[in-house]
Amino acid sequence: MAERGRPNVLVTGTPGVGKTTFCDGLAQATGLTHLEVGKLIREKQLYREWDDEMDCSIFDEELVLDALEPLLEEGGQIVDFHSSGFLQDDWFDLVVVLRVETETLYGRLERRHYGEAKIRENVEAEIFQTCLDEAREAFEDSDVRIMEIHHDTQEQLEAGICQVQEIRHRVLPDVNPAGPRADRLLAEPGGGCGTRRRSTAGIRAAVSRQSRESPRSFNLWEGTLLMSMPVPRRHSWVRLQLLFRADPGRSAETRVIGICLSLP
Ligand SMILES: Nc1ncnc2c1ncn2[C@@H]1O[C@H](COP(=O)(O)OP(=O)(O)OP(=O)(O)O)[C@@H](O)[C@H]1O
Repeated sequence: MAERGRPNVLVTGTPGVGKTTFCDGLAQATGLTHLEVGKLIREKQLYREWDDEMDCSIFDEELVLDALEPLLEEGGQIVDFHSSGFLQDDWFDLVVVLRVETETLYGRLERRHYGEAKIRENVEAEIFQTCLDEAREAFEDSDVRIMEIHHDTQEQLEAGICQVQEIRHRVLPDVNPAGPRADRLLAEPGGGCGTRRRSTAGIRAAVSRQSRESPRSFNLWEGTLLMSMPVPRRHSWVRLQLLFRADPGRSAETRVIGICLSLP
């Protein structure tokens, strides 16, 4: 696959761990696209068999791979699927495996009115960390990072998205086009996800202070950094997009020339 301009993130885990919920939140925070492989399989009928006992299709790996390849080529996708063993490791830049407590999963699947056999199979898969082991095996020969995120509560959802954002700044291609100087910017107080909590008013004040800076044009390099910051007590976060440019006259300096703030 050709070099991607933007990252692809794989989010996997047992059915019911909250992949859809997590991917929707992550897509909102990052601007990446949530790609539900289960939906793709249904819509494009990428299966050849039906499992009566589990009441689900048995997908065809080759058909799914053929359908996914062109979609992942340019990057920018959050791929949501419970199975990872058949996927190509070089399609992804980061893997997230969601985990939940047994009682949490049992309750969620019961609320979906799944049959006893289907609930038991999924709960056992979670207990034996089948999805985590599958991902570890699938990506063992690559240097793709695998993050295990616990996902029982709303707080864990928000913290998990923040964790991914933080990693994303460090390891994924579209957020660090300028190399070490961008890292330095992120290392400043309040510059990384979760490194410093600010009130909404505090963020607005920072934004207006920054936006009064008159943009200066340099042509050596420039780029964009995306980050999310938690808003205390609101169980929410804001998305900040920093536009930065280097001052070629002062090689160690990075100037933020614009900030775009969006509330989810
Ligand atoms: N972090 C969370 N805290 C509380 N409830 C959650 C959390 N994540 C998901 N849920 C709830 O759990 C249920 C299952 O979530 P979701 O549909 O996202 O799981 P899934 O892993 O995508 O399932 P499937 O693989 O079957 O599509 C939903 O009712 C959702 O609202």
